[in-house]
Amino acid sequence: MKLDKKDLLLYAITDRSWLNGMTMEEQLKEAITGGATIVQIREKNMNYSDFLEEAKSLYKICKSSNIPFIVNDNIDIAREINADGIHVGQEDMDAKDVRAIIGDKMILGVSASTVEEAIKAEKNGADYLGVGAVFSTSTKKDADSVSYEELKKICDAVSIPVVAIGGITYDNMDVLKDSGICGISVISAIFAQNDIRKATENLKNKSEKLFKYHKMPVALTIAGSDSSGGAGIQADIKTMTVHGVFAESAITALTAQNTTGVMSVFESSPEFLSEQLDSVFSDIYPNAVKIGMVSSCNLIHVISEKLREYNAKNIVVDPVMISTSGSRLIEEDAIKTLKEELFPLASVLTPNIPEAEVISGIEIKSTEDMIKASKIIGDNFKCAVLCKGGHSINDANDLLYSNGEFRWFYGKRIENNNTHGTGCTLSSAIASNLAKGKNLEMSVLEAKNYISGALSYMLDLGKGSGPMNHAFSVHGEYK
Ligand SMILES: Nc1ncnc2c1ncn2[C@@H]1O[C@H](COP(=O)(O)OP(=O)(O)O)[C@@H](O)[C@H]1O
Ligand SMILES: Cc1ncc(COP(=O)(O)O)c(N)n1
Ligand SMILES: [Mg+2]
Repeated sequence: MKLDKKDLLLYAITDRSWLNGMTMEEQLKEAITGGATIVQIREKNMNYSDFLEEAKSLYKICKSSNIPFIVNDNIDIAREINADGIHVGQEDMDAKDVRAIIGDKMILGVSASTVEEAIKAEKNGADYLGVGAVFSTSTKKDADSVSYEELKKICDAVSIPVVAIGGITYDNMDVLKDSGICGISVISAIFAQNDIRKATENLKNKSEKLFKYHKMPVALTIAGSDSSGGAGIQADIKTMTVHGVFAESAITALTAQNTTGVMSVFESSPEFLSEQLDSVFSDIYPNAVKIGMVSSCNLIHVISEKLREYNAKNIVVDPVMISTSGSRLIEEDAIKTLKEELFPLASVLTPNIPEAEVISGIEIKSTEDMIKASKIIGDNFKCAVLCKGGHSINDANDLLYSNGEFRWFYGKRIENNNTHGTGCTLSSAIASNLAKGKNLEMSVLEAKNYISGALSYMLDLGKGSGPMNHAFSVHGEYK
């Protein structure tokens, strides 16, 4: 079963301590009629066969109402009844091991109370996170407490949905409104109430008002448009979108271009580029910025001025000079301005080998030369450098030079001549990952995996060096 964000609006977790004369089944039916959107069975002190019986019987009720049914902790029970999902805490089994056992189909929920735990859980294959305790709770007294700021940071750092948990009541839930959560998870706010149905209805109505709006990380691309859609702004927007990042754009130039070459370029005026940047930064502030084709000095002035004015963060500069098809995309004197004004603002620069030669002033014929050139560039401009190996003769290995250290990102060369837009796509993937709060190394590592996946799809369009399938991971069914 695939989890939808909306399923997490009101997450009911069972607890026998509140039975109050009713059976668990009766209580659950009331909660579902009241509007619970997902249910978890949580039994801490029950023997296997009783747990199994109860799980079977509660699952039946959820199934008949089409509500996802999750089993807490007990992977054997979850598998035996073929539940919709399993939820594990930090003290329980490692999420990675659970995912390996349950396979891709079953929903995996993981508890987290820090950004690090949250990022790790997402990486290990969690479908959603339960983050808490956001208030002090009577159910789990030893739970780590999570401040509103930490909750917000977690929601920003991951792209899987988050539900808040711990001590949430009808009266205190309002303060969670803008944290980025998709809903709330409760036990006593439902099951300890005299009128379970009414209490659930009230929580559901309020959740619908508070959590129907969602935030997401934002990245801005400042680049040229490629009419053929494989590189430039178009590649950037596709890449950011499939990374779960909202893409904004400021266009430096329109190109009439296809897989065989660039027919003509119509540059944006500096004034108009400036207006685009003002519009973007003053409203939806980006968490990361990617800069691609910028062909002239005046446009570079505008960009560096605006990036400083708005204190832009996580700036990925792809020093685009010549397209894969061989067309020049920057004026000669603009290279000097690029070095003087943009490179010092970059968090990371992503030259390919020919670009690294121009910037460093040395020839690159070997991996040793890549190391030398990256060091010259990084030390000169005081930024990290990713020297891409797409143009090398051997494998497609990229070298990161950051904070005085080198790290290789290895990639098998894929026998595919359709590499139009690889540079644009890689830098946008890095910017997307930075926008999500990942560190530079992780951002590069995941971007490298993404570009290898997009190339491996072996899309074949156009008469020249064609584009990649940016959405290979989304549209796998068309493979
Ligand atoms: N044939 C290939 N197989 C695997 N990876 C590739 C291939 N060509 C390019 N890449 C990767 O694509 C990214 C873009 O690299 P490159 O082609 O060197 O940049 P640019 O597009 O700016 O010229 C790098 O991560 C590089 O290693
Ligand atoms: C508008 C525009 N920007 C950049 C590139 C570079 O393409 P590549 O990523 O293949 O180097 C391009 N061909 N067109
Ligand atoms: Mg390329």
